[in-house]
Amino acid sequence: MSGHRPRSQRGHLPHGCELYGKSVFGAPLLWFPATAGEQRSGLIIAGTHGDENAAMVALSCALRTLQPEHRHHHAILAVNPDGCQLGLRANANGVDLNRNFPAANWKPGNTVYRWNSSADQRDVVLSTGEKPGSEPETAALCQLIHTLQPAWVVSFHDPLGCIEDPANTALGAWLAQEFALPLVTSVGYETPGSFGSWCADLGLPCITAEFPPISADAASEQYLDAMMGLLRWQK
Ligand SMILES: C[C@H](N)C(=O)N[C@H](CCC(=O)O)C(=O)O
Ligand SMILES: N[C@H](CCC[C@H](N)C(=O)O)C(=O)O
Ligand SMILES: [Zn+2]
Repeated sequence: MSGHRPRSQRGHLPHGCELYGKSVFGAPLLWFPATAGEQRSGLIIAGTHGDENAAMVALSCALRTLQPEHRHHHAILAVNPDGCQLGLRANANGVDLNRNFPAANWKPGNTVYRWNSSADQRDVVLSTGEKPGSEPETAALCQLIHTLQPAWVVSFHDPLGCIEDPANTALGAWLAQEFALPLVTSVGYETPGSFGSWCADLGLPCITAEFPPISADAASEQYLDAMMGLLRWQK
């Protein structure tokens, strides 16, 4: 297919990833710059919660499948590499990174999340960090965004199964269509200190794409075309 590398060549990520910082454990924080595009690029991120790996794998598969000359946007596969290594939602300090961004609504103390999709309440406790942006992973991502000045950010999570686009953008509508997920303006609960809150403070459009509970294997099939379409998306 046009713009696709043959499957035999998809075992490795394309060359040219760059370092934007180090995690608590000293793991490299890596990003893949856009390699095409006359217009301002967007940024696609995954793996803020290290236990949500379906989107990370699907985005990696898309980066490995799309010919680099079609990649119009920047990508980060793992915002939280220590959480990925440990199978944790939090980073290595026990901080939920999506409650640690230096947004005006950041709250000190603890936050709670749902053990899994079967749990009927949010009762697993994590920290929001010592202060807003206290964690190396959040601080480095904010710095990278200040440098790159992306036109928009799409932030992948799971398992809520929706596209959250508070600003009702053309990209949000496109994502809902291509990923066949319902379009909403809010995930339906408060997320103080979240990435989306910080973006809103900056006036940076942020769409949160929540995969449904799906395996990485199934996501690499079901969402590969949509993920590649996002990497090459143009207005
Ligand atoms: C089920 C999962 N562990 C979870 O916590 N789900 C949501 C949030 C998911 C996310 O942050 O992407 C929750 O109920 O808080
Ligand atoms: N399931 C995610 C939702 C994020 C919502 C988004 N609007 C943001 O601000 O990052 C969470 O609980 O962290
Ligand atoms: Zn998440």
